[in-house]
Amino acid sequence: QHPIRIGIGGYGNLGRGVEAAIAKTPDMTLVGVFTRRAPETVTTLSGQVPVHPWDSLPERTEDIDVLVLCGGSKSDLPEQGPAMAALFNTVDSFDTHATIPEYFAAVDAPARAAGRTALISCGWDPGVFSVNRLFGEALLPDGETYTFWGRGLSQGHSDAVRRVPGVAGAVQYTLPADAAVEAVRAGGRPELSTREKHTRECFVVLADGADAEAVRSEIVGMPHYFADYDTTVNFITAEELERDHAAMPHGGFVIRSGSTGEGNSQVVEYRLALESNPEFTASALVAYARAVHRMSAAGQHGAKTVFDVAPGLLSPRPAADLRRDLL
Ligand SMILES: NC(=O)C1=CN([C@@H]2O[C@H](COP(=O)(O)OP(=O)(O)OC[C@H]3O[C@@H](n4cnc5c(N)ncnc54)[C@H](OP(=O)(O)O)[C@@H]3O)[C@@H](O)[C@H]2O)C=CC1
Ligand SMILES: N[C@@H](C[C@H]1CC(C(=O)O)=NO1)C(=O)O
Repeated sequence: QHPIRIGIGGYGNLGRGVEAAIAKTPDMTLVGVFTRRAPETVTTLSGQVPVHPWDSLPERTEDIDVLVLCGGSKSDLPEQGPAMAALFNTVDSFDTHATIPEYFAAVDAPARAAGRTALISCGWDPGVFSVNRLFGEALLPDGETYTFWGRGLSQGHSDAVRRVPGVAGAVQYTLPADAAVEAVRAGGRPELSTREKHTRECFVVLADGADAEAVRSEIVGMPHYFADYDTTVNFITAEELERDHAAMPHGGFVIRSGSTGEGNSQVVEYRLALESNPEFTASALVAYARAVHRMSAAGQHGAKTVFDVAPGLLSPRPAADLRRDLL
């Protein structure tokens, strides 16, 4: 059957990761990259992919089976998600956890009206970590779930810092609190506040003339991203950012610590160790784009989350192969 035709909406770390991930699939083809910048200023990995202006997307609704939205969650997706769900089947990685319900509603209405499928908040957290939190809770109702990230570079938080006026460049690292991790690993079920589980460390390049203290306070007080954490902000040069902070490793784990029967301890753990956060996230977006294409064809329209996706739809392999090899 025809390859699934993918468009990339927004070309940053995630956009590059999606281009790389499609090249590793047997059943997908990349139609083009769509950017708000001048197309001639955007260089793709392969150099072979057509780059088009974002505004040309409405003309491409018949050429693209799934548009993968790679914009930032802080400012891009809240506008691009609903707008593109009216035109295409979409997948995005929206990760402002506190506002996912509102975002779901904002995407669901245009997707339903257009008879399209829009999978939101796909990636690892939210994404496959969410699915594993659900498994833990459903299988072990008597228990506690813990999620730890890092030490690593959060792209959502790095994007959010880059959007602060006066910031010319930035990255944010998330550090898990060792004492909290040890307490959970020891099988305890400690009550841990957000602030007790992680700290956040930012490295920021100031734009010329920007006020460092104004930038610092806007970052540390930022709702949903930093306000609930102990956050440090270090000011560095553009050269240091490029030299010392170009890699984007990350990782973490979800643990469900529960008990069954008369008190038998049961522990479920799902762990990621990522050399490239964006490339892993993009790999999830691409696998879920395959599922969205199939769900749309089956008439499952409107906004969806990873909880709505039957796992078999993620695989390029026929169901009979899965039954034979993976059961
Ligand atoms: N759910 C999950 O597990 C995860 C979610 N994410 C989400 O993915 C989002 C995107 O992350 P990431 O790709 O790292 O963000 P980037 O900052 O790399 O890219 C975001 C957007 O900025 C624009 N852009 C990229 N590079 C440049 C540049 N050099 N100059 C000007 N504009 C540029 C692009 O839009 P355009 O081409 O239109 O200019 C791009 O779509 C994050 O905000 C986060 O919310 C990330 C990781 C995991
Ligand atoms: N969405 C996150 C993926 C993980 C990483 C993270 C964090 O470090 O706070 N939270 O969720 C990202 O943008 O990297």
